[in-house]
Amino acid sequence: MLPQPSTRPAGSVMRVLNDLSESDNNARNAMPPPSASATGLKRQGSNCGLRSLSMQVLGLRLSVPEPAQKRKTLIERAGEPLRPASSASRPPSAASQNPSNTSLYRTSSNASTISRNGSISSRNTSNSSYTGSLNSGIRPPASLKSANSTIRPKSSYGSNKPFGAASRPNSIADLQASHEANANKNQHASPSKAYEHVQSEASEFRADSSVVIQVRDKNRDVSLSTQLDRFHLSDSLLEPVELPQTPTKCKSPTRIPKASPVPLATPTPMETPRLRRKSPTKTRHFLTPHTSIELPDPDERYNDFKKMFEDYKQMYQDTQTKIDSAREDTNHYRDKMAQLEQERSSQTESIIQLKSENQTLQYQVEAMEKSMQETKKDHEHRLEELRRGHRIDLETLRQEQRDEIENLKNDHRDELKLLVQRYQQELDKERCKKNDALSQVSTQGALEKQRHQLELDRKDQEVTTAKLELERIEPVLQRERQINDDLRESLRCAGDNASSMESTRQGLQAKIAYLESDNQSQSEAYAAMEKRMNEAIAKSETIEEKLRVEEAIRRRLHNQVQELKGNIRVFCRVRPTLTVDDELAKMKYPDPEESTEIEVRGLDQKNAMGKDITKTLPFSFDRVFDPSQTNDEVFHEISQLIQSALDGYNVCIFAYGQTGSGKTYTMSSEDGMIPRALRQIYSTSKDLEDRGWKYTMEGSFVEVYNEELRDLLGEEKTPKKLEIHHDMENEETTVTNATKLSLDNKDQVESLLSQAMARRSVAATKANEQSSRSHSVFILKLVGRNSVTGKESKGTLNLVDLAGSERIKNAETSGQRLKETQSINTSLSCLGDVIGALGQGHAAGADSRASLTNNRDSLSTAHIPYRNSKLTYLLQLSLGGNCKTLMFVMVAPEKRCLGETITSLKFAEKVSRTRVGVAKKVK
Ligand SMILES: Nc1ncnc2c1ncn2[C@@H]1O[C@H](COP(=O)(O)OP(=O)(O)OP(=O)(O)O)[C@@H](O)[C@H]1O
Repeated sequence: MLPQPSTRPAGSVMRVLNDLSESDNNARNAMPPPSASATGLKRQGSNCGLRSLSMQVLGLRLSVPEPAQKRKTLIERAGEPLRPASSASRPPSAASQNPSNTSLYRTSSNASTISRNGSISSRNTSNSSYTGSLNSGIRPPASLKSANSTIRPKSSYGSNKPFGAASRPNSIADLQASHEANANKNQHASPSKAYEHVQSEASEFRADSSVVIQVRDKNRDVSLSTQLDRFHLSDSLLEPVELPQTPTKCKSPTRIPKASPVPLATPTPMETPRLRRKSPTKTRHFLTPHTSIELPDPDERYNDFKKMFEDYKQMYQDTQTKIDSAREDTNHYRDKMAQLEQERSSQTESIIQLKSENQTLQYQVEAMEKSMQETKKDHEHRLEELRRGHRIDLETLRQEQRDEIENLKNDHRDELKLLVQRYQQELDKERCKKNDALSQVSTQGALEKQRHQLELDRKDQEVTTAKLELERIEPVLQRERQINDDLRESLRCAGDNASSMESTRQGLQAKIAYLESDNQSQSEAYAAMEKRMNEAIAKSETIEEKLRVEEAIRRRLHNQVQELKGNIRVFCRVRPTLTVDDELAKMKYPDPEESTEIEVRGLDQKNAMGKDITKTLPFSFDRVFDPSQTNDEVFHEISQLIQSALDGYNVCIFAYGQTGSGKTYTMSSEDGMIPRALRQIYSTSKDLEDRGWKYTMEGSFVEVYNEELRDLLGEEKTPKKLEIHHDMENEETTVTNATKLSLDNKDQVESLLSQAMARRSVAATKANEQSSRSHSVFILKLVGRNSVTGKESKGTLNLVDLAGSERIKNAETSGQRLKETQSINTSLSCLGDVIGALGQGHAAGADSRASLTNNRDSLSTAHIPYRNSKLTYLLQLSLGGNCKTLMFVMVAPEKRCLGETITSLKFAEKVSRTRVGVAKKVK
């Protein structure tokens, strides 16, 4: 028999059933899926049973007010403390494993939902199903949970609120704990924050408690215990339900069995066999005739319900206790709030008061500051006045002090003057006295000294006499001693020889007798010897005289030889090449024995036909030195000329040639002509000393630079102006202000030369890195006196290193170098003119008088342009007819110098052909 539908409004029941079915459908519990065969039926049966039970419970729930349960979020749930799985207070866990219990839980939840609006119901449904699905293993029994949910106050803050969590039975305690914790936590915070926090907490609590209070107020007259007391299980519930014969679908409301006879819980599949085991004889009841679900044992169910009821009752009481405590808490918080409010108002008042006090104090401080400023200004002003007054006082005092000091000083000065005068007078007096005494003493002293001196002199004389006597006596004594020794020796010898002497005496006596007979002849022999000796002395004197005559003859003959060689002789010297890369000009030396010729192949020339018509130019000189010959060999040839200077002739040796051709090397290098000449003169003069000649040598070294004379031995910093003077009477040239050094030894000669060379004007030119840019002239005056014959000789040796001849276009010079080159070329051209004029004058003289000895006079008549340059003017007396001149023409062997070489050789040949007459001794 199918149970009749309930008298309840069908709509609400249907809504509940729909909720149930939806909830069931939406449930995500961990219930194991039913077997394929039984799932459908069991499920249907279960659902139908649940619905009946729901309806029963609904009646209860509808009468029990319960707060709306807020659906918890996952996060909120995560924040909940885990309930112990094996809670002793927890009701039997069958429900947790039993889908029917789950249904019950859901049903109760839904029942509460029904008492509220429909929108919340769906939330709660899902919440329940979610809870069941998630926490099926650890959740408290659905009934307990449902009961908890009934007293849970609604919180607008969700699970964070103390009453928010339905699963937390100790929510009020939690709240208190939370408040205490917050209070503790805020103890360290600022009072204002703490106050705000407490206020917010209180407001929240008020809101929550109001809900509870409201809930409680609503149900004040409907006591749950009364309701529970009223709630009892009718025996009809325990009666078996007749199962319908034909299966009906649960979803159809018409087929739902009546609520009252339906058992409160649907047995789980697991319970079913147990129930069967316990009461195998009991009739089985089914929800529908078609379901195969076996109904549980009513006794057991009754017990369950009873137990559940007890639980609910207990829970209610607990809840009641908690509500009371919550109320107490509320009252406590309210008091606290009031207290805090009071405190706040008092604090505010005190703050306002303090602010006003602060304002007043600020005003006072400002006023004080102002008064202080004024006082400060006043003080400063007074201080300034005081300072001014002090300054004036101080100044006055100072002035007074100064005046006083000045007066004191004047007084002191006057006193001092007086004192000085007095003391000066006393001093003068004293000095006069002392002077008198001193003069007396000094006179006495002088006399005494004189006396002593005389005494001393006398004593000295005596000493000297004694010394002389001693010296005189000493050798005499020595001699006497020697004589004495000799005499003793003689005596001894005489004693020894006495007998022999006696025999000798006898023999002598016999001889005397014989000699007495030959005395006349011995006297004659002595006289002959004396005569021979006198004859030898006379002969020696005659020979000496002859020697002197021979010396004079040698000098004359030497001079004649030099004259025969020509008064201007030209030597040609070809220097060796300096680099291996340079192409050499073709030069030949056709007479190697005589060495007087040189052939130079001229500049390349071609005729109109292109045929080579280059000429070979022959030159002839007094001597030609090839590149292999050394300075030693060269000097050997000129040494006789140096001798001429010692013999009293003017000798001039100069080197001419293009720049870089070897002039300085030949003349002034360490083993050049100048040092060699000096050495020879020095040694020869020493040799001549044996023949009565004593020489004095005086040297000076000048250079002609840009037509100016410079002293190479003088002070470099303060050069003096040099001037040339010719003493025509004595045929002597003097350079005024030039330093003259007397050469007494060889070392002086060396230092003189090195000093002069260091001072010489040199510069780098295209052809020579150390090119001489001046003509250097070394003048050595030699004066000799023969102490035997009383003869004198005066000779001058001029050694000239000319500056290099160079064509301006080849020199590639400019500025100062160009000016130098122009000056050099001008002076060299003048030299050529002078030599040419000398040659012409000699030729004229030779024609007129045909005599070599008299052409000096003829030269004097001809005009020689000596004054055209400083060089020729300086060498005037060394280039004339009475001097011996030697010119070196220096030749560079390189082909690039060929043009200059040929020019130089042509000039030298011209000079070589010049005959300027006979040199004469200087007077
Ligand atoms: N016979 C020689 N043997 C070796 N080297 C020589 C000889 N003659 C000249 N020289 C070298 O040639 C170079 C040029 O010589 P030097 O300076 O004497 O020329 P210079 O004619 O005096 O030139 P300048 O007129 O420009 O002064 C020097 O380095 C010198 O040492």
